Parts: sequence; structure tokens; C-alpha cells
Amino acid sequence: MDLEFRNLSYTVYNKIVRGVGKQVVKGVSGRFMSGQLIAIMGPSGAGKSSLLNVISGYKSAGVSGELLVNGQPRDEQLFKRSSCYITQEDLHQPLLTVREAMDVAAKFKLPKGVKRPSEDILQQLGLLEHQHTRTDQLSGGQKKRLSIALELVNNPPVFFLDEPTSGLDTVTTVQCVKLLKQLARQGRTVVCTIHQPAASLFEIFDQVYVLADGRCIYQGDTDAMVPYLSSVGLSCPRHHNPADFIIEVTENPHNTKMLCDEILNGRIYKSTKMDTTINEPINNMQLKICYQIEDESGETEIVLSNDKCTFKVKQLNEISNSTTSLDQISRDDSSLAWMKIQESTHQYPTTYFQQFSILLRRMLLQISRNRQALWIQSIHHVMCAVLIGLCFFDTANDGTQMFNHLKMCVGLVIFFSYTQIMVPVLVYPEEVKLVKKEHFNSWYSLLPYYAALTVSKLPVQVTLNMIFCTIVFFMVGVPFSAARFIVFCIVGNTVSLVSEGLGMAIGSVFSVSNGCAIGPAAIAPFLGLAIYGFDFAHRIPLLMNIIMKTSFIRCGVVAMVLTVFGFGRKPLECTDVYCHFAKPDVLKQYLDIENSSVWLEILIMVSIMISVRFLCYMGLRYRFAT
Ligand SMILES: Nc1ncnc2c1ncn2[C@@H]1O[C@H](COP(=O)(O)OP(=O)(O)OP(=O)(O)O)[C@@H](O)[C@H]1O
Repeated sequence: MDLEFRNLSYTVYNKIVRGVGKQVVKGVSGRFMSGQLIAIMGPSGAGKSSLLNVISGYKSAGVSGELLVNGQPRDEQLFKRSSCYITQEDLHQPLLTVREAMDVAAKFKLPKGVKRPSEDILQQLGLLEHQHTRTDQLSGGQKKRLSIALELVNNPPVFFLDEPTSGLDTVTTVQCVKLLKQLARQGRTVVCTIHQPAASLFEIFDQVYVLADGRCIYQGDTDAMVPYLSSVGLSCPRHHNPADFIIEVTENPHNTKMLCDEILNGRIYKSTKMDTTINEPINNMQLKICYQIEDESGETEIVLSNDKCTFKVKQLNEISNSTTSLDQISRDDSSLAWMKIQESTHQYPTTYFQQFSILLRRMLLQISRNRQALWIQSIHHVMCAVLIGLCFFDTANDGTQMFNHLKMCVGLVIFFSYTQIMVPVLVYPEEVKLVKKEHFNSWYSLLPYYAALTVSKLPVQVTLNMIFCTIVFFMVGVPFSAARFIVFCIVGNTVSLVSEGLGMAIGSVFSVSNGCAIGPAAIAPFLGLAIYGFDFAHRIPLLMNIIMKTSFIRCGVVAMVLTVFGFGRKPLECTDVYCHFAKPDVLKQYLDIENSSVWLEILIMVSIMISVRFLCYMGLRYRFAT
């Protein structure tokens, strides 16, 4: 697939100061041909990653200009399925082996019945001997190869890689780039950003696209760069790394402007030799040859432009009849192989239900393997339950201790809230990055992911909450009745699920560092309202009263009090002369909740849980769509 972009701009907007935008890619044009390994280079902050994100479709908000595939305006959905984006960070599902990760990728990406190529790909990328190693135990280079292997499963014709060599040593870097070249030679279009490669590495690339300050200052064959720079008066010293040289010349803004003007901000392509790929581009991109010059060394420079000349290029099928080269054969085969897969599929190769089931199995497997987390959670729940139990040990029937029972109910709800809100706030931002990668690369839709995420957490969460509730219930000595015990557990679990949803919503929107602060910050108002509300409910304005009554913490506390002191609870024993609150109804009246229903409070909490989870899902959708 040949990619082209015209007058492409990308503006990022400041989320804090509204309306303030910064143009990071400034009206650039260019084209990336199939069968080529292309490097996007430039000084730090030039806009390389931004350009890659925009061309790949990874970012779409704030983008203007034309994006074409094989000369036609591209269908974003189709293009997304025919390309893959490999992020700089090698994000892999933890606690799976290489082979398991490959098999999961194959299940998502290939329709049922298609032979899974996992073993062949692992063999090809030198990972077969590590197939039983866990992904988090792989070396940097192996992780990068695994990232590529996972996307190779459905053989997409376009690969985008953001800084694939970052963090790798020199030898591994060369191996990685050679591997990318091999993929390109099989007919794919491989585009990657790279930060000042060594001279030996630079030579491996077929084409370079150099950016400075968001503008294109060179586009063309790698070999053509030095002669071209000489022709405009910027001679690269002998034995100097050309990649370093072009970045050094951008230090002078005059050079940047001159080079950008010369190359028409990417509308011109510089080439050294005349071959079929350049002379007769195998697409209908309407690239035109402006002029050809033969220099002293006998090399021919061909300058192509999109808007200066009128040369009409041939279509792929026309040329493939007349000219046949090894490159073209492999290119055709690759495209055909991909087309076969795509033709048999709709938006995703698997149904939503299949995606849900694959995701659920993967998540359950990961949860079951995460023994450390399971132990920590279990010990945490048991310890907290025993502590609360000890604080209020066997006092549930003491009429003089009524306010302590109330504190216990508040304490239980706070325990469930804080325990469940903090984990997703801290863990989810990392998970979101991985999900974004997989979702962007068309592995699965967000809906089945979200459904599987919700369901997969339930068994462990509910079991631990039940253990917690049982310990507290019996240590405190709440009179046992089946109904009271069951509703006690239901209230605990509901508060826990609302809090988890809130934590996920916060964690999916904010980064980890913000999340640390935002978690407690988000819950504090609820706590404030809950505690404030009991004493002054009748004095506060109506709106405040409504907000307070829909605080899930307050709902949880009210539901807990109604459960503990409801369900036909008899008056408490009084060891003092007079116990004002010995009758549970007196406490309920005092708290202004004598007319409340435990089921209504649970219903409000369930509604809050559904709303929060829906908001989280919509937030993720919005975030991934832009
Ligand atoms: N979301 C954003 N908000 C504000 N500025 C941004 C945003 N994204 C990118 N930028 C700015 O755009 C410019 C280009 O960023 P980009 O990451 O594309 O550069 P780069 O060439 O890839 O840099 P490096 O090689 O250092 O990774 C930088 O000045 C960066 O600060």
C-alpha cells in the first residue's frame, strides 16, 4: 500500500487554557511507498512522533489535510484494519508467555478456521526458543520483536513504529532495523521514527523524511540526501554521519527555512537512481517526475512533484503485466494475502461475543496467575476485618454503644470505598495504554473489553468481600438472621462495585501521577456530604439535599444502618439506667432515615454504578477516538 499525505497539519490544544493551540506539524506533504523502509528523522521536538501518529490515524483530533492510500482518499476504518501501530513502549499483556500472547493475538485477528501462523512467525523472528518465557521477562530486543510478531499475525501491509530502536543496544538496534527492512522487502510499507541513527544504521533505510520545527526539510532516497544537501550549499564533511549532519544544519533557522522551501515542504521527492519503483510508481498517486539530472558520478537524480508536472502514472495492474521484478511479486502477494483475510471479515474478524470470551479467558488466566496480588488482597481484607471486628468486638447488642455501631457502619463503607477506588486509580492508566494499542490495531472493540473487564473482576472481588463481611458480622456480634446477613453482604459488595467503577473512571481519564491525588480528592466530597448530611439534612438547601442523598457513600451508610438495625431487630440490651437509643427505631428517627428503604438505597447505588461505568466506557471511547 502506498501512502501519501498533502498539506498535513496537526494542532494540539491546551486542555487547561481553552482555545490555545500549538501547531506541531505544519502543512507537510509526502509519500511512503510499499516495499520501502522509511525513517522519519529530525531533532528532538521536531514533530516526528506527532507526524507518525497523524499518518497512522493514532491521533485524529486537530488534524487537517489529505491522507491518501494508493492515490485515493483513505477510508479510516479500512486503513486501520490494514495497518498496525507499534508504540515506543513495548506494552505486552503481563503474566502470559510469548506463545500464549501470540495465540491470543491470532484468535482476535484471524477468522475461525484460518490456520494460526504463530509458530512460523516466532521462528521467523527468532523467538521460538523463548515461546514459553513470560512476556515481562523478555529482553528489550525480544520485546520489540514480540511487538512486531503480534502484529504480523494477520499480515498487515503497513507498519508504523514509534522509535523502535529506543532503549536497545547497537547490535540489537541493527538487528531490529534489518528485521524491519526484511518486512518491507516482503512488500510492506514500514514507517518508523528514529532519533539520530548511526551512519551504518542510516544506510539501511530506503527512504528518509526529515522534519524540523514541524516542517519537512528533506524527503527522498537515503543515498540522495548528501548529494542534495551539497547541491544547496550544505556539504556534509567526509566521514561525518549524514544523519547527524542534517540535524546539525537545522540548528540554524535560515537553513531550515531554505531546505523547507527547496523541498516544497515535502511535495518533492529526491531520488538517486532510476528504477521501476521510482520511474513508474506502482500506484495512482499521480506523482510526477519534474526533471532528471545526471551528475558527474553518473547517478541520475529524479525529482518528483505532485503539483508541478502533468505526468500520469500507471496503475499497479497495468504495470505488473509489463514489468515484473522480485519486489513487485512479493508486494502483490502480500497485498493479496491481506485482501483475502479482509474480504472475509467485517469490522473485526471475530464477533463481539467471541472477543468477550477470548478477553474474559485471558483476564481470568492473568488474575489466577497473579498470586502475589491475590495474597495481598486476601491478607488486606482479613486483617482489616479482624481489626474492625476487634474495635467493635461483641458490642452489637449493647444499647449504650449505639453510636459506636453507627461509626462501624460508616467505617465499613469507607473501607469498601477506599479499598476499591485506589486500586484501579493506580493500575488502570497502564492498562489503558495497552488497551489503546490493541484496540487501535483492531484486535477487539471496546464494548466486549469493558464487559469482560467488569465480569472478570467479580469472582475474586465478591469472594473477598464476603469473607470480610462474615468476619466483621460475627466478631461484632450482629444478631444473625439469614436476610440480614445476605443484605449486609449485598450492601458491602454494591459499595465496593460503585467505588471500583469510580476508580476506573478516574484512572482511565487521568495519568498515574494525577490519579494518586485525584482518587482521595474525588472521594472526599462524598465523605464530607455523607457525614455532614446526617446532622443537618433538614437545614440544607434542596439541591444540596439531593446531591447529598445521591452520594453513594451516604447511600451505603444508610443501607448498612438499615440492614444492621432493621430486619426485625429487637431492642438492644441496656446496662445503664437509661439507654435512649436502645430501640433501633429511635436511632433511625434521629438519623432521619426511618422512612428510607434499604432496597431503594441499593437501587440508587446500582444506578450510580451503572452511570459511572457507562461514563468510564464513554470516556474511553472518546479518548481512543481522538
Ligand atoms: N499533547 C501535546 N500538548 C502540547 N504539546 C505537544 C503535545 N504533543 C506534542 N507536543 C509538542 O509538539 C512538539 C513535537 O512533539 P513530538 O513528540 O512529535 O516530537 P518528536 O520529534 O517526536 O520529539 P522526540 O524525538 O523528542 O520524541 C513538541 O514541542 C511537543 O512538546
